[in-house]
Amino acid sequence: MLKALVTDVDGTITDRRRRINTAAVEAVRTLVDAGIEVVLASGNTVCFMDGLCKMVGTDGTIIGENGGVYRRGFSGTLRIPGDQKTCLAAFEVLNDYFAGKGVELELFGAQYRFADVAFARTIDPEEARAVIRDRHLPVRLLDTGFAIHIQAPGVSKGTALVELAREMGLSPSEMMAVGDSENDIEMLEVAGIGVAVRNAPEQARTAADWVTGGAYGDGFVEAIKKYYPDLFSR
Ligand SMILES: O=C(O)COP(=O)(O)O
Ligand SMILES: [Mg+2]
Repeated sequence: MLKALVTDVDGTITDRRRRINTAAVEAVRTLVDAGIEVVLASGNTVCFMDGLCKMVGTDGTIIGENGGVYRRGFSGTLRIPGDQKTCLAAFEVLNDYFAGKGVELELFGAQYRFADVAFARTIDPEEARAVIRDRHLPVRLLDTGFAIHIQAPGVSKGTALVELAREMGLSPSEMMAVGDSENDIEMLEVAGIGVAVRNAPEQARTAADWVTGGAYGDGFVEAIKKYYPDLFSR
């Protein structure tokens, strides 16, 4: 049996407007009560994830900032494989570029971030990617559908999943990962089972072993029932 579930948050256990899907919360609680470890993996900040873990009912094991940070349990050591300095330097270049076009970039949660930089989707990510390419900036741009993130190369939810699995004494092959976006691709590839919910873009669906019929949180619940049938057989 898959010993752990690693799930994305926005777009996977929420709806399109980011409201949590209550059936998805119930499904997570069923897994937790059955002794399955549940890891929440998001582009969001540690403090946001901590509140979410408490209210959903997980043990506080998280991957945050798209793999820039991760931690085992609420009291575990916060690991920071990300490189915020590099991300901030790239952000300054993008900020200047878009300011020159009269667009101000709106940072998200800057004071709460340890590893990456996130900002509002008020620009075309492809245009930002072109700037990164042209200026040879050593970063990646991730569009999660909810925010745009700047990440250091070699850092992803997938790399964090591998490191976290080691800390948990598990193999990534014993884990199932569920996601909805390009920031989930690496973790879908590295997990034993990778599931994309229906609303995921083509690239993320291709990276997955299975794509749900339903979208957003409904797809998530469908995936949990498919891969943990014994827990939902009543
Ligand atoms: O923070 C975001 O941009 C989206 O977060 P997610 O990884 O939970 O979808
Ligand atoms: Mg998502």
